[in-house]
Amino acid sequence: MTPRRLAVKALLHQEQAGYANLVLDAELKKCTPPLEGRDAAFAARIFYTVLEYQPLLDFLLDRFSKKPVARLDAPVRAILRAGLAQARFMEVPLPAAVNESVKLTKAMGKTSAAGMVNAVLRRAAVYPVKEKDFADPLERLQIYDCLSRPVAALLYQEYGEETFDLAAAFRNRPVSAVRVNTLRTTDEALIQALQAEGHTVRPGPWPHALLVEFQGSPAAGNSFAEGHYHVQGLASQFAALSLAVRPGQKVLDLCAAPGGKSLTLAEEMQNTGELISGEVLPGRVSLIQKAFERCGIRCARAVQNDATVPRKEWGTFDRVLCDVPCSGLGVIAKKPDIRYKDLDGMENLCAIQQKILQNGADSLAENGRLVYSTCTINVQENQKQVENFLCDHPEFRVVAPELTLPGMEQGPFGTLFLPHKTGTDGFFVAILEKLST
Ligand SMILES: C[S@@+](CC[C@H](N)C(=O)[O-])C[C@H]1O[C@@H](n2cnc3c(N)ncnc32)[C@H](O)[C@@H]1O
Repeated sequence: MTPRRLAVKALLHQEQAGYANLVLDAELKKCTPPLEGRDAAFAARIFYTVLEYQPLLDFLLDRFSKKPVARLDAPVRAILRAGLAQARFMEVPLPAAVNESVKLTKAMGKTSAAGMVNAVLRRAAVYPVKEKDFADPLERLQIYDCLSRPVAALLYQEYGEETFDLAAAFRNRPVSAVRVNTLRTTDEALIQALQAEGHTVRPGPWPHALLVEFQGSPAAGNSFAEGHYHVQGLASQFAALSLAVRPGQKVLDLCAAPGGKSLTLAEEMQNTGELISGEVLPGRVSLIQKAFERCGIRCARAVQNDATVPRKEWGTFDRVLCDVPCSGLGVIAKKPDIRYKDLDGMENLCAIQQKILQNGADSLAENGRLVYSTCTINVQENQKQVENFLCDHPEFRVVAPELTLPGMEQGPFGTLFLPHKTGTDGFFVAILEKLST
């Protein structure tokens, strides 16, 4: 199996729906003999580049294909998309991208389409397209910036012309950040260990945060296996650190899987006190447990729990984190599927978020601190949620964060991270303190 053929197989599989990472993993696992590291990485790059640019690829292919792309034979469509993605967005030389696509067309039993694949790819690969070609902003966001109509409309309604900068930032993955496990190592020792493993490391904006350019998978190295760090973006670290936990406190993390923020909290608590890390999906509770085991966390327990339902028997907590499920519009750069969300069920999602916030607030002790956070930039799920909550809860107030990051925007209802301004994931963090009555 060649990497190009595997990528096309995964694209065909993806057309039947499914999460992109799971689809790709399934195809890689089915492959015998398995693809070697570099070949697997090349297949993955083709697959994700097509997903990321599909509306623009189809727009270009439609200009030169007699039949609309949507009506082409599925394997031919996938080969065209993969070939064009290589030529336009992966710096594969045009002759190689075209010749390999033609070979693949024949190998997949579609010989009669080989001439068409050759001709269409050669022309589509060099056709000049610019954002200014799209006069209508929503059309530009849909085709040039590759967002679904609902995502484009929602962002344009909330951010206007700034949406184009946002969309451009969705093309750049933020630099990887890691959180040093201070229970096991120090910043200096981890920097040396990661460098010895071949990665490029520099200090982050605050203690125990490092910025890393990984060579290969982080999980393959000893430092990771021995629990000396976990991968956690800066905005996500900011959310966990905003809770300002102290050793010995009683802390509740209501939506904890896969466990990144719980790890940071337990480390800040110096493995003392009590941390309950809840998660509604049983399969994801085990992810938290594994993370705790790897990092030597003993002060925390992972439990299956629905955060919308009160758990009076747990009593009250000094700190509560509500890192609620959300539309994920801040992490499009990492998860291309989110570009194409239909955003159905937004009302229901907002209702769940409000219930979790309410439940978290009920579990908070007087003078305690609660953090409400999301990885979206949708005002409805962020500032509006906090505003609605405050209307019914005069005993709470929003407090300014102790940490800062260049570009973050502090508003009356919380802190917003916009990727084109902060270079991080899009994120929202509101710190709420409960006053004594
Ligand atoms: C944004 S993620 C949490 C990320 C996590 N805090 C971290 O830093 O690794 C939201 C999580 O909430 C879970 N979730 C969704 N609905 C929930 C509910 N009603 N109760 C508890 N967890 C829920 C999701 O399955 C998902 O794992």
